[in-house]
Amino acid sequence: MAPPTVLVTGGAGYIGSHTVLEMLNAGYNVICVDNLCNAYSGGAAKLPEALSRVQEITGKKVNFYRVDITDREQVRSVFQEHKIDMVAHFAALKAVGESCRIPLQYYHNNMTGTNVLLEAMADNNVFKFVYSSSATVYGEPKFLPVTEEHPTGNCTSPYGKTKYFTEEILKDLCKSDKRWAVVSLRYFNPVGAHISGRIGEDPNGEPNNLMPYIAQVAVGRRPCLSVYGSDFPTKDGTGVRDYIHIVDLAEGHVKALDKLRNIAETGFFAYNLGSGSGCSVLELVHAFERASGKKVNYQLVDRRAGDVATCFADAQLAERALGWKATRGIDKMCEDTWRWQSQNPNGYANK
Ligand SMILES: NC(=O)c1ccc[n+]([C@@H]2O[C@H](COP(=O)([O-])OP(=O)(O)OC[C@H]3O[C@@H](n4cnc5c(N)ncnc54)[C@H](O)[C@@H]3O)[C@@H](O)[C@H]2O)c1
Ligand SMILES: CC(=O)N[C@H]1[C@@H](OP(=O)(O)OP(=O)(O)OC[C@H]2O[C@@H](n3ccc(=O)[nH]c3=O)[C@H](O)[C@@H]2O)O[C@H](CO)[C@H](O)[C@@H]1O
Repeated sequence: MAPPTVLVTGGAGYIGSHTVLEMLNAGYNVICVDNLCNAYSGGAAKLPEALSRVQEITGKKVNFYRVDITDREQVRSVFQEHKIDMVAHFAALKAVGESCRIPLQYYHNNMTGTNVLLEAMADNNVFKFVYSSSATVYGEPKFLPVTEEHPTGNCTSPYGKTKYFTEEILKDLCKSDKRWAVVSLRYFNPVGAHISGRIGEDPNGEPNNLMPYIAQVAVGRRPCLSVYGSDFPTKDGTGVRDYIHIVDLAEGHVKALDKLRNIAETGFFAYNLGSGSGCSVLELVHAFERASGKKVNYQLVDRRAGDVATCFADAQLAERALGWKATRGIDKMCEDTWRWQSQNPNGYANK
């Protein structure tokens, strides 16, 4: 029997490219679509650089189409070209601060795009869907560790609301049509890179997130890290988060696909993908200095709007339901990030 074919949206991005690699290694066929609004295209080359390197690492073919998921005809053409069995949906805009400045672009891209995709799926009798959600749907945690039973919807940004609203749409869809089987994976803080050092996180412009910023300071691309807040009620006053290695996260997606592939059960399922432990900003800085042997200059500044003090996952449900558990710790996250950044100081731009 032919292996299932997965349509991966946003496959040229940070999480998408790492997940495509693990899907190929697990024997899935993969069709990637991406409009390259936040991925290095590598010029006229047919494949975006990240996917070209995924092919190099796995020795397996990646089918890629430059498609914008808000474009109905472009999306439909992919379903006409290939028999798709399941969809893993990563494509989105994801900068929290930017979403506060241009909310309409975020609602259009993330919500309209997802609706266009879901309609094309239904029209082609494809009902198995893995969604990239985020711990941000929980807002300011009311209890810790955060379980899937924690209330959602108290989001602090339009970006977070697009994740929450999409989950609500997916729940309604599953209620209305029992053919739908949806797994919403709520990522905590994905960081790190594939052990090869050939693919990794390569944000456009100044990084919004902590780990890529630290890495760019360590490699000399940026002079100093600003630590947002040192007066939180935490062990050292800085923000505490649940960092999860990107390869652990990617493996969690393969487990979700395996579940959808093998079960007759349908409906909406949400799982936290986190390590289950918290790490402060300064703890991560010091771990990175140990892993890289480099000094990371930083300055303590005011808090960033919308930041919560502490957030970390209870990931036991994913372990029970998916047979998945994060295994790579903070030191490994820092080692693998440093290998990628030191071998690619300017990300994919330097071949
Ligand atoms: N990185 C994180 O910390 C984090 C945490 C939780 C959830 N997520 C979610 O995971 C997903 C992937 O995140 P990432 O960190 O890999 O981001 P990314 O920006 O690296 O990847 C997203 C990809 O989607 C593409 N894209 C965006 N809009 C598109 C559109 N309309 N049509 C086609 N392609 C489009 C971009 O070009 C990019 O390659 C996103 O949905 C994000 O919200 C990320
Ligand atoms: C718990 C939560 O909702 N996590 C979401 C949130 O990540 P976070 O906002 O938690 O990720 P982040 O990497 O932007 O910040 C992590 C920690 O580092 C601090 N920091 C960050 C950058 C910097 O230059 N200096 C600094 O001090 C920041 O204050 C926080 O305490 O948004 C991400 C998208 O961007 C994802 O959706 C995450 O799932």
